[in-house]
Amino acid sequence: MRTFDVIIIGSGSGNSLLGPEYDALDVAIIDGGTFGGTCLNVGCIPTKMYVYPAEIAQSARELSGLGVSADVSSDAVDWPSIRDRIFGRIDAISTGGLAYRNSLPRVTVFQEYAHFIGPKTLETASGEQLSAPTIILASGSRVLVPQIPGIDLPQVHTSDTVMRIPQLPRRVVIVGGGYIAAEFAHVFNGLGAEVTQINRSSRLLRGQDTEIAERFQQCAGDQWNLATEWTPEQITPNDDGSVTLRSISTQGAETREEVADVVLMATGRRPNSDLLNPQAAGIAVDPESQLIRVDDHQRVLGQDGKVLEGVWALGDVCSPAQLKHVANHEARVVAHNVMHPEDLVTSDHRFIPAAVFTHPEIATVGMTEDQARAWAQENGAEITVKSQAFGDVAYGWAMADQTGICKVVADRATGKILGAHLIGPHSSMLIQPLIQAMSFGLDARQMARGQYWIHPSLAEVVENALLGLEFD
Ligand SMILES: Cc1cc2nc3c(=O)[nH]c(=O)nc-3n(C[C@H](O)[C@H](O)[C@H](O)COP(=O)(O)OP(=O)(O)OC[C@H]3O[C@@H](n4cnc5c(N)ncnc54)[C@H](O)[C@@H]3O)c2cc1C
Ligand SMILES: NC(=O)c1ccc[n+]([C@@H]2O[C@H](COP(=O)([O-])OP(=O)(O)OC[C@H]3O[C@@H](n4cnc5c(N)ncnc54)[C@H](O)[C@@H]3O)[C@@H](O)[C@H]2O)c1
Repeated sequence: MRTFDVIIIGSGSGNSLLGPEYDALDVAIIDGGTFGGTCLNVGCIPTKMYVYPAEIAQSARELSGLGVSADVSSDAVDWPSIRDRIFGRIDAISTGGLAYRNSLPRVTVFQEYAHFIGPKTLETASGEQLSAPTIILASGSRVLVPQIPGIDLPQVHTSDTVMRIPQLPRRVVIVGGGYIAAEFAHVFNGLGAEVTQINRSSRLLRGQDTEIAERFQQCAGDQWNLATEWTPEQITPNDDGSVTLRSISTQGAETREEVADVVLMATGRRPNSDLLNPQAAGIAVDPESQLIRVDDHQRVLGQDGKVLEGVWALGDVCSPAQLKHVANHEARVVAHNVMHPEDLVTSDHRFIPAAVFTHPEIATVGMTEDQARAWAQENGAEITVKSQAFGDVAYGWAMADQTGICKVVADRATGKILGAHLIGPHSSMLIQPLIQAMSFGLDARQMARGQYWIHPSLAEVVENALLGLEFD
């Protein structure tokens, strides 16, 4: 049995825990996958490195309304060079990060999976037993795909593999209606492939504010083939190297078939809690979500609901948000709390924002309008809502934007901002001052008139949304 001061399972957000305070400790980092985890290797970073050229190509196609013409066909897209630029950068960061950790005298990296065999005791895949008084679970989540016939065909991909394919496929079928499906539909469509998105329910991006989701669905249907209320049931290979995906209508009466060169299954992710054999360590796992249960300080809870001293968790393995900025925040909380048990800090999950890097971009924070109405009813409050069109502010005219809106939801009596939801160019950046206002308790009236808004920047859409709210 080898003993350490701290064992970290997972080299994604787990790897960022080790600040100078940990220099004097013997630390083991265990990761059976690619060093650096999901965001770096197969998640946020490579997807956005694909989104950026796709966004430019798609925007170029839409220039005619501005009196400029640009012909960006799929022939103009050099997929291998885009791919190699992305992974030339990312793979080097992963190998460099691993080499750096291996160079540290008090850090030991185990490149294999591990599971608990008892409280505070782990066994690696090669059979080595490890223990430590402090164990940090940062083992993330993994892709979930339906086990339909043909799912193992080489033409069928997930987000883990599709970014490394050799060429831009001519026809791509994307299954799913969440963030991953939306972003890859934009990537492949923007780069010139023929995209068909198949979704089981009637709505895309179901967690979003209804008005935003409906607008996005309209934009998606304008850009690529969109088929809602169809469930895939079989994928079969064709002689020419393509595959046929057969789907059945949600009512079960009809079938449809799509021929594709690549099928991307974007059907969700599940926490990697099961791989840890958590029962052996008495760790509580939520039976529905399969998330490891933690308290507000990221301390792991035991099956009796009490804190398991010395066991911590962060990120996708315990957090329903499945977002990197949440995993990073929780990693900072754990990094502090492990070293300062007498001064525990709390994770702040009040206003978790998210952006979907589609065309147009979407960004969201706080309550949707429907949630705010339900909240108001329960609490005897009233809300005020303003949806300000991008096309009604000066920079929106310059862009000839016809779809963007900035929607702000606030408490009518207090001016407190309850939620903000944007669709349109640069939404992921435009939302940041609204996140800031919510986080620091700045009310909508103060925010609108207590500062200058640069004219004629697109940020005026936020100012005007705030000014359009009605207060008692
Ligand atoms: C395609 C895609 C795009 C995304 N885009 C965004 C985005 O734009 N913005 C955003 O905020 N989020 C995005 N996300 C989500 C984001 O990537 C995750 O929320 C985040 O990476 C989770 O970090 P983590 O540290 O919890 O886990 P991970 O980074 O997944 O790290 C977990 C590590 O643990 C290892 N591991 C698992 N089990 C074991 C075990 N038993 N033993 C040893 N090692 C183990 C795994 O190999 C993995 O390397 C995206 C995700 C995907 C898939
Ligand atoms: N920009 C971002 O922040 C970003 C980008 C990508 C991913 N992510 C994170 O990654 C997570 C996973 O993304 P995702 O899009 O895979 O998951 P998701 O849960 O958002 O969407 C999954 C989709 O697959 C469908 N689905 C599930 N099972 C199915 C089946 N058997 N047949 C047909 N359809 C099925 C669901 O109806 C849903 O539309 C997200 O929760 C998100 O937090 C974030």
